[in-house]
Amino acid sequence: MTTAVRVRGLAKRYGDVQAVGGIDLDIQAGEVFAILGPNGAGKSTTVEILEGYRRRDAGEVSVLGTDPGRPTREWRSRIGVVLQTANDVAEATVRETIRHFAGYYPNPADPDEVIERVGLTDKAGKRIRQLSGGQRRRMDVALGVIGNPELLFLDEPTTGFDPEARRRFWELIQDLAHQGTTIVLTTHYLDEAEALANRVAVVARGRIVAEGTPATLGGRATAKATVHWAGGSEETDTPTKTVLELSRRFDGEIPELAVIRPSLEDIYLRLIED
Ligand SMILES: Nc1ncnc2c1ncn2[C@@H]1O[C@H](COP(=O)(O)OP(=O)(O)OP(=O)(O)O)[C@@H](O)[C@H]1O
Repeated sequence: MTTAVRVRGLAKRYGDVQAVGGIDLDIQAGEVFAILGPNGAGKSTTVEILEGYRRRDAGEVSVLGTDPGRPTREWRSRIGVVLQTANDVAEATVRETIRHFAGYYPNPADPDEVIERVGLTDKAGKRIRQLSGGQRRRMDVALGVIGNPELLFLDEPTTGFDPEARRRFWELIQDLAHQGTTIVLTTHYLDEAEALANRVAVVARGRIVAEGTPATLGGRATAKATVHWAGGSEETDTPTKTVLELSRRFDGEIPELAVIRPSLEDIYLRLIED
């Protein structure tokens, strides 16, 4: 497996604020990797350093084999970026803008296909300033993928999306991942990380506090389950046994039965508290 992103001892300080305090990270080519963490944890700072938009104070960083502190044009064309804030090209239409940006890349995707994939086909002739907030965000995503990037950075990509647009966006990301695009995603939506990411890292106070698959992060897979039924509940390591006992007790169907494991959100909240 090829390593797409390799980070060792990354640090960045703004005045008195240690935004990033020693981060190590390996992201394999073809992976969807989510970076989670509370506001101010250092996610954007880390990602912007990887994108070549911010200088680091210390550490080693390699992104597609290049130090993003010394970006080249050729390297930039292999990377797609969707930033947190939309850039203002308000007077041009969606189609004009996408076509325009396609011209910057050596091997761009088909503009109309990209517009279709982000669900903006019926807005393609509209000026960008006439789009809603969520539609603007989809436009940002379109601009991030128009260059057919090998590596795509998405910083809180679905903020402001309605639920249907989020599902569409997830499908788009899954398609890109299946085609082999490496994706680095920051998000505050735990369900989004769970739906998309092969691996997640939780960042708190400038450090990685946990890393793993969404299913196993922070001991999730081995955490106790809670069995609920009409009239009671029990926390247990052996939920199957509990259900069997209850089934006997109720002589068949257990009323209001539910077996619940901690959600990724439960685990996340525990991790950032510590
Ligand atoms: N340009 C800057 N100048 C000074 N301080 C900054 C700057 N950018 C970020 N910071 C500070 O660095 C810390 C980390 O910020 P960063 O934006 O990396 O966090 P984040 O995890 O992306 O947060 P959010 O979830 O809110 O986007 C915060 O304390 C923030 O106030």
